[in-house]
Amino acid sequence: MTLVAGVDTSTQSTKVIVCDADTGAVLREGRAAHPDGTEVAPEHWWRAFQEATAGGLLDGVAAIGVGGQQHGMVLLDEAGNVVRDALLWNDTRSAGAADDLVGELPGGAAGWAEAVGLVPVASFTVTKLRWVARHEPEVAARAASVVLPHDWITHRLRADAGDGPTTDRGDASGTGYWSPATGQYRPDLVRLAFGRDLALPRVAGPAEVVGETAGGALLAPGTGDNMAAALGLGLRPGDVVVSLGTSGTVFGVSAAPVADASGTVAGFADATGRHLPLVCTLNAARVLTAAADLLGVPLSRLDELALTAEPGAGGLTLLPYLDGERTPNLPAARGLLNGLTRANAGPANLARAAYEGMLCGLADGLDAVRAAGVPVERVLLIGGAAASAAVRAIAPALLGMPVTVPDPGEYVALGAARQAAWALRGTDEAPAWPLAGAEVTAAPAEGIRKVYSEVRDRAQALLR
Ligand SMILES: Nc1ncnc2c1ncn2[C@@H]1O[C@H](COP(=O)(O)OP(=O)(O)O)[C@@H](O)[C@H]1O
Ligand SMILES: O=C(CO)[C@@H](O)[C@H](O)COP(=O)(O)O
Repeated sequence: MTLVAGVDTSTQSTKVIVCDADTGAVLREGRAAHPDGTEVAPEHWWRAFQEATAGGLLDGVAAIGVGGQQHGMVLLDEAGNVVRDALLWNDTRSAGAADDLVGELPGGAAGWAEAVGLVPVASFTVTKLRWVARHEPEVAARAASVVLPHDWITHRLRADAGDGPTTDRGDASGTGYWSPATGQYRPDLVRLAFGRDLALPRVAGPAEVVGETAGGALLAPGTGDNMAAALGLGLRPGDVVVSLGTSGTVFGVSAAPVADASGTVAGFADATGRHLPLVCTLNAARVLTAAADLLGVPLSRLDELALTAEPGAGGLTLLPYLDGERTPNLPAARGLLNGLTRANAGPANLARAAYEGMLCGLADGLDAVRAAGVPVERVLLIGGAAASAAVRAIAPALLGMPVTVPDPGEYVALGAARQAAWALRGTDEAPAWPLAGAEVTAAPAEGIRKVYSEVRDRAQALLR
């Protein structure tokens, strides 16, 4: 049997799976946690990779692919050493830099959407470059190149440095200085943000072999975690994914590039040559852990509590912007609980409000993706919080349609493994791997979404 491995180096942890290259059947798994925080030394990701693969997990593996959290800025010096901790996608300090950059490009938001398929917000790499240039000039002076988390891990896995780090079109499309429409970098936008040029990783083809590990395994190009999930799920036009990890994301595939000047939908590329319009919130699974901590219960009990409450949580509405928010673009916002009375003040309603608030944000994302022209025929629910019974019960009602929950799995790592199998075989298409899952339905709950959007709109002054 030929073995391939897929790595998911995401916000909270590294997960590695080893699969049968022909069927995608998962044979071995490992994982290790990352430190908390929105700036992290990349060395921690490497240590987590080593811990996750300890004990011979990768023995006999013929090819490896790496999926990684998008947008994180890893600045390297001339020798390829990291010059500062990576600023992650959920670090909001560059919100002001984002506003400045929008104002500085002719055409503003529309100009950016046309140039690179997205409008700068704090998450995107280009805004982090501006922040470092303005706030840490001595660090900026040492930087010779900039790469993304998956580029850095992939390069670190290589036995020889070759002609330097590589990236792929999926992850490159989240930088803000690569155009999904033309497939070219925009070095002028790096200069606009950073004040000078930086070396950028070569954009490898979708199934290119970019190197070899010391153990002799071939390295696939890797990609961003959402693009890897799309590959792991074998996403087809009409499929839309709702992923509930650290971030909440909603995305589907499209043949043509998407440029949304409102900035709500980011017009990313996928890992196969298509496009992956995507909406991202900063607050998803960790809204539930925060609610569980608040109530002093484990997540399993939070689920039970939420399912004992009536839909609408007795009138409690949570705007779940605990870490600030990206969609809507409210980086300085904080969470807000509205409608508290003596009658509804109880653990069950509070628990329910957390699930409903988180899912209403994703339901808004689904509307935005649909409005961008992405057909929505089937919704697939993945990510850590898709394991929650309450999420599965409430999601179809708030998303307004049946939801397919694929069998529990690490779909980012699976997609990275599928890319590895593709690179290994050198075929035109990625190998066809089966996907199993169940559909859950619930009556639409438009009333809850209406109340949520009224609270959200009325609270704008408090949230800015
Ligand atoms: N049964 C569950 N109910 C709710 N949340 C869960 C459950 N199982 C895992 N999670 C949450 O999923 C998150 C991890 O999801 P994951 O998709 O791996 O995140 P990331 O890729 O961003 O690191 C954690 O915040 C964890 O608390
Ligand atoms: O910023 C985005 C997408 O634009 C996030 O989706 C990151 O890619 C991190 O993902 P997770 O760690 O939540 O999987």
